[in-house]
Amino acid sequence: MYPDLGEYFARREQLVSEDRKQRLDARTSNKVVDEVEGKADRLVRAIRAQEARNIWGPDSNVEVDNDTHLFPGMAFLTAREIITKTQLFKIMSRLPKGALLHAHLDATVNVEVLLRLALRHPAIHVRTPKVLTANSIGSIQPEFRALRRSEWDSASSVTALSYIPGEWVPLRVARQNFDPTLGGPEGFDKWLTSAITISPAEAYRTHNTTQKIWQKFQSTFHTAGPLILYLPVWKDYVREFFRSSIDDGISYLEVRINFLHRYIFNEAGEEIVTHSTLLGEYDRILNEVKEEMRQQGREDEFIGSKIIYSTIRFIPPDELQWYLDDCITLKQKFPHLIAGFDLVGHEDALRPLTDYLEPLTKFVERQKELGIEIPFIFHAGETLGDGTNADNNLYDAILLGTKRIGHGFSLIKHPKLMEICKEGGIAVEVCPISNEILRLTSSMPMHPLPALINHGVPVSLCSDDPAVFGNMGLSFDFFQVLVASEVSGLITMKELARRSFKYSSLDENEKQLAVLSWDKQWKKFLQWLEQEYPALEA
Ligand SMILES: O=c1[nH]cnc2c1ncn2[C@@H]1O[C@H](CO)[C@@H](O)[C@H]1O
Repeated sequence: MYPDLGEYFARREQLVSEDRKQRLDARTSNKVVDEVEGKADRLVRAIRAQEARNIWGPDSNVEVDNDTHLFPGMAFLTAREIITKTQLFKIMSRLPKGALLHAHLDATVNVEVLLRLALRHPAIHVRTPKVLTANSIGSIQPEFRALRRSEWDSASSVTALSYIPGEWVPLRVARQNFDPTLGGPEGFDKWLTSAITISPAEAYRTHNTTQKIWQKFQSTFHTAGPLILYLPVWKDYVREFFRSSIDDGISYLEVRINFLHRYIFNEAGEEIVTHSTLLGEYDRILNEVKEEMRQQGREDEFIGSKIIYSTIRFIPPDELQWYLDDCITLKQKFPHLIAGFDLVGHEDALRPLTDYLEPLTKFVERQKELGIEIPFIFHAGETLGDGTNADNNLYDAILLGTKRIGHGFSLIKHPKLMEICKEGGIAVEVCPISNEILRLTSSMPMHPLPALINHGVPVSLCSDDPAVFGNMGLSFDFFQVLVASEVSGLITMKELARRSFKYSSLDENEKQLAVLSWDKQWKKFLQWLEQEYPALEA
């Protein structure tokens, strides 16, 4: 068939090149990869190859227990500490990431910071349904609430034998008086952390179905919610979200805010703060942070932020109307902030989009009458199902005109839908670490992301719930994607970051400016890379 192996290899090369034509590296958005970029790409490949052997592979001297098998792109929570020590992670931390288009606000600020913010306020209290002991600490979660002054309680510890279950203890006092045999104040912090984050044991052993891990996942929001939904904390939380994202190299944030609760608590512990007040505060803090950046000469590092109005898929369809009206009111008041509408929550267990067709289509009509535009930006297909309600949500999201798709994990089972996304520029907000922890995939090499990008489906890389999963910023998600391929390299990461603005809700002019600013960041990044790794010059 091939008398001459030379001919075989020529054909092989041609086939590989045709196959790779669709990949992001082959479709770079600013025409050609220049020399500096080419060099940087080779450098990163060399470091990746080295670490594949020395850290993740046969020559590894990283100490792990007997059950742990190291490999690039392995289970994130097991690998996290190791990842933070790699050169590749150092490089990904420096990479300008572009826009973050899928994150839930109430899971974006890390636990230590949230606790520090909450501890400033004497109104915040904690209680438990039982006295906390060495036996019960593993199964009892804290309940938090901001109380009115008249309700402030004087109980002094949830770990004292004299504690009357259900009594409120001031947060600071409860922490201070936490039983030394349970670790004292640090033990308190650990207890809180385990309630509002997912541990490796939960993700990979005990909560071994999507149903079980979602139960734990939901309970993290349930527990942390009252700390965040207290206006004085909420304001600091938002500011922290902006600042920490900027520090990670993210320059634009399109965040989902869950507006399920119609009111949140004010400083005095009254549940009367409206969504409109919240957005007013959001706007003010956003402008303050932008000003801060301008004053530091860093305005290129932060373009701004918009909000995707969200509520949860367990709302009865007739109640959705209230949220849709609320969303329209907010859009009219803050047209520059509201970028879209979404329904969130565990798709496998909750209502399918078809339950809401009537209010959703009316919502579209109403916008036409009012001359406003609030695109749907739906979560859909965040599932292992094939033909289940959650999987079928993809059809409805597309029929309803979704601007992007949140997760779209099951999209690769639908060739026609992939074609539509490709042709219509419907980007998929892919959250690889989230998918792994919520048990849709056991590691990065099994994730459908490469299938999507190699077929030319627009993709943006996202973190989803970094405070719960520990993937703060976007560096970890970029790392996991980069480390798990032999073909995709720095140029792929560049394309993912640079294109993210294109799929955002910025207007055309803003997008152009955002990309210009990003290009400056990219240049600086390349310079840093050259200075940092002179010896490794490829
Ligand atoms: O990955 C996700 N898919 C769907 N819903 C989510 C995901 N992450 C968080 N939430 C939803 O957002 C709410 C907090 O704002 C959570 O209650 C959760 O239901």
